[in-house]
Formats: sequence, C-alpha cells, structure tokens
Amino acid sequence: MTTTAVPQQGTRIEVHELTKRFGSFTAVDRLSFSVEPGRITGFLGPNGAGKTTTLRMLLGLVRPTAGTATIGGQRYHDLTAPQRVVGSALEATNFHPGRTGRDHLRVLADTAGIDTRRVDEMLELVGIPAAARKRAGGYSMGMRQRLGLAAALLGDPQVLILDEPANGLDPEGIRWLRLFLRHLSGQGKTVLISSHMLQEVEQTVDDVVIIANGRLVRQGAMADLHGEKRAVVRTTDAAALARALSSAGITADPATDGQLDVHTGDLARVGDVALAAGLPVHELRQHQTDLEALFFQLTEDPANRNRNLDGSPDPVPLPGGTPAPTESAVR
Ligand SMILES: Nc1ncnc2c1ncn2[C@@H]1O[C@H](COP(=O)(O)OP(=O)(O)OP(=O)(O)O)[C@@H](O)[C@H]1O
Repeated sequence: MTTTAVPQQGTRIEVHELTKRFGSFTAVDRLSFSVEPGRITGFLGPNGAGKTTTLRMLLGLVRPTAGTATIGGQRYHDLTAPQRVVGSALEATNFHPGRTGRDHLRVLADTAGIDTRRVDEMLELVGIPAAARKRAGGYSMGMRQRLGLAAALLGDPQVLILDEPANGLDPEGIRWLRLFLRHLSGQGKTVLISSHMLQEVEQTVDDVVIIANGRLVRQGAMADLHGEKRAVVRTTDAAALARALSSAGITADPATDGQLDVHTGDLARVGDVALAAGLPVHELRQHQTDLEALFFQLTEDPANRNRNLDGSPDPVPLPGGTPAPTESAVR
C-alpha cells in the first residue's frame, strides 16, 4: 500500500511475529514488540542477539522471512517520504573518509530533497560545526556518532532509530546523548536505540525491549525492571530487627554481613520500627538492582536458547515485573 500522507506526531513502531532466517540459522525468531512515541526505548540484547537484523528489517534493508515491521502503520518501503518519517544511524563508521562531515550531509540532503540549510543547523545541534569542515576519515568514534545523528535528523523525522549510539562515547558524550535524546522524545518523537549493555542505557531509556537469540525476553518500562522496592538495613541484632519488622507487617530476609533485605522501599518506616525496638541503625539504604546480573539472568536463561520454531518455552517471569508476552498473548 502506498499513501501520500506523512504520519503525524505520535508515530508508533510495531514489530509483529518478525522472523529472519539466514539459511537454516534463525537470527530473529517471531519477534513482537511495540515502541511508543514520546519515549526513549532501549532495544537490548547481547552480541549476536539479532538487534541489527531487526533494525535493518524495520528500515527495509533486509527482507523478513515472515512477520511485519511497520512505522506509523506502514512498512518502510511504503513511506513516500521516508527521511521525513524515520531517521536512522545503523553504523557510525559508514562515511566516505575523504569527504568532510558537512559535505556528507549535503549529499544526503540533496538526495532526499531536503533544504541544505538544515545541514549547518544539524551540525550545530549535535555540537560539531567546526569539525564538520574536516575530513570524516580523521573523526573520532564520538564525532562519527554525532555526525550519524545529524544525518538521521536531517529530514526532521518523527522516528529515530539508532544502532548502538553510545558506542565509543566517553561519559560526557553519553550524558550529552542522554539529554539530547530526552529533548527529542520531549517533542513527541519516537526514539529507539540499541545497545548490548543495559547499564549503558539505564539512565537514558524509558522502556526496554530485551531480546536473546532473536527472541523477545522482556518488554516494559525501565522502572519495572528494578522489580519490587527493597531496603537494606544493618543493626547490632538482625534477628531482633527482623522480628520487629515482621510484627509491623514487613518481611525481612537475612542478607550478607549481618544485613537484612527488607521488602519495602519505605526507609523511614524501617527506621521507625528499629527505633521503637531499641535497636541502633548502622546502615539504611535503598536496595540497588544489579543490572548487569539481571541482564545476564534475562538473556542467558536456558529457556531462551531454543531456536526451534515449534518448541519455544515461555519467558521466565522475574520479581516485580511481567514476563514478555508469549506468542498467544500477541496474537
Ligand atoms: N547476512 C547474514 N548472513 C548470515 N548470518 C547473519 C547475517 N546477518 C547477521 N547474521 C547473524 O545473525 C545473528 C544476529 O546478528 P545481528 O547483527 O542482528 O546481532 P546484534 O544483536 O546486532 O549483535 P551485535 O550487538 O554484535 O551487533 C548473528 O549470529 C549474525 O552472525
């Protein structure tokens, strides 16, 4: 189907039962998820999980074996002015080394029928106006990432798809990227960024789509990944405090080093219970989720290793969140 209209603000990405096989190898396996406008979504998975292949299918660069990937309800090939709907940066290194960053953008703008005045505006926006007059071959990884971002934004698209945009950025660059993407999502744009590290995008994304072996493992709000709020408390008599907390209706499990793992995020209440029980509090803090461990738990679970199309077990539910939708749930 071909339409003349450019989708308006609030453009959703929908991936439904998307599958890609290379010969007998299944790189993407009946993958279904959606990406909402006005939010930054992290597309996460270990190396080789199928992220780039999925993004390439979304951008019409790889033909799916089965399933659909749409942007604003249309396949990429059906968009009449794709650069104005979706901007993408799949590889930060894909620039002609002898051409300046500015010339690179001018060629892209010319080809897409975009006013070349936007070139300098975008270079200014991503913070490389001076470097853009130098040859891209001499760019650092961070500069290439910024140039890729400027290229993606040329057509002022509603949707931004960035493959590993934080790769090669220093902490300052990552912070800059976070604020920049936040600014764009604040304008109602749909932002999808891939990463092989949950921690790298933890503070950047609102939502996550986590895949392993081409399959969906988890989709939801980043905040929900942390699960139930917990507190860590340390006192002189952990058993006595556990009993006092239990009497107050709060569950507490013994943890290492005489600490208690308390099933509440209400630190003041824990402190009050300890005070009432006459127990000194030597430490009291929110429990921090170990995101690295969580990511491994999610992506290395044996339940996600089976690539057979007919033998897929349900994703493993984790504390405090819902498991990824099963095939029956998305149909
Ligand atoms: N054209 C191809 N032919 C054969 N296999 C391919 C092809 N493209 C990708 N693959 C394989 O599909 C799997 C998924 O690759 P993909 O690049 O999508 O993963 P990824 O999640 O983006 O990984 P990374 O984080 O390392 O970039 C990998 O095992 C890869 O080797």
